[in-house]
Amino acid sequence: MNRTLFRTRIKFCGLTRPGDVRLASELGVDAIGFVFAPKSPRRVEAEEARAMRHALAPLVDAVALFMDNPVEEVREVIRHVRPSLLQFHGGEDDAFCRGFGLPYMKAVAMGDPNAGNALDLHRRYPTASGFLFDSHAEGEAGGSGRAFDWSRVPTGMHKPFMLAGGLTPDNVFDAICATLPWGVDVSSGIETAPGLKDGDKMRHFVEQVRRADCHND
Ligand SMILES: O=C(O)c1ccccc1N[C@@H]1O[C@H](COP(=O)(O)O)[C@@H](O)[C@H]1O
Repeated sequence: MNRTLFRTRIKFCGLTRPGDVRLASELGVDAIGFVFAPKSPRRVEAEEARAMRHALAPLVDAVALFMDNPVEEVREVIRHVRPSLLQFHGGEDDAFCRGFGLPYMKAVAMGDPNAGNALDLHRRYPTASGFLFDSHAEGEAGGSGRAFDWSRVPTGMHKPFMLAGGLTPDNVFDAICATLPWGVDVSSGIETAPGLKDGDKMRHFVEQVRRADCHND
């Protein structure tokens, strides 16, 4: 892909407070994520996410994150929150993910030594809008703050991919230069505690992504 004029997309995930949603919008992030994965310390209920969605500025996407949630629960979230994109972190297959009539992104567990190659991922998830490479092992939750070896990002990806897992303001510049992702997704690296985002870290993260974009021109 020609990177001239390219802008790495930024997603802040696991927000639980309207003030953090407002600041994320002001900092110019492209999307924010609400976590509905069971047992996540960042999990919010559909009603809470709906209220936070009202704090979101126009042209900023709301992403709903699931991990093997029952179909009824996914439907309920969609009805309340109206996300523009779904993100699946569990063992969901393509039929499940596309069944809600919304674009979706499939997370790939890079902590698994057999994480799929590009061909395999495109074949298993033909209707995915994109993929998200995260550090967890298959069946484990994300949001661990742990990075993986970026050289393992599959080559030959035809669809956009996001890089995630242990990104911080201090390493995101190197991560982008190493993998040239469509976007980056961060949760722990901009927090003081799970679900509580830190304004300075959020700002610093965005600055470092912009710096990488200038560097890669
Ligand atoms: O954030 C969570 O609690 C979570 C739970 C279950 C699946 C995914 C989860 N978060 C996603 O994990 C990655 C990386 O997070 P981190 O930056 O390493 O903390 C990111 O995509 C989160 O959205």
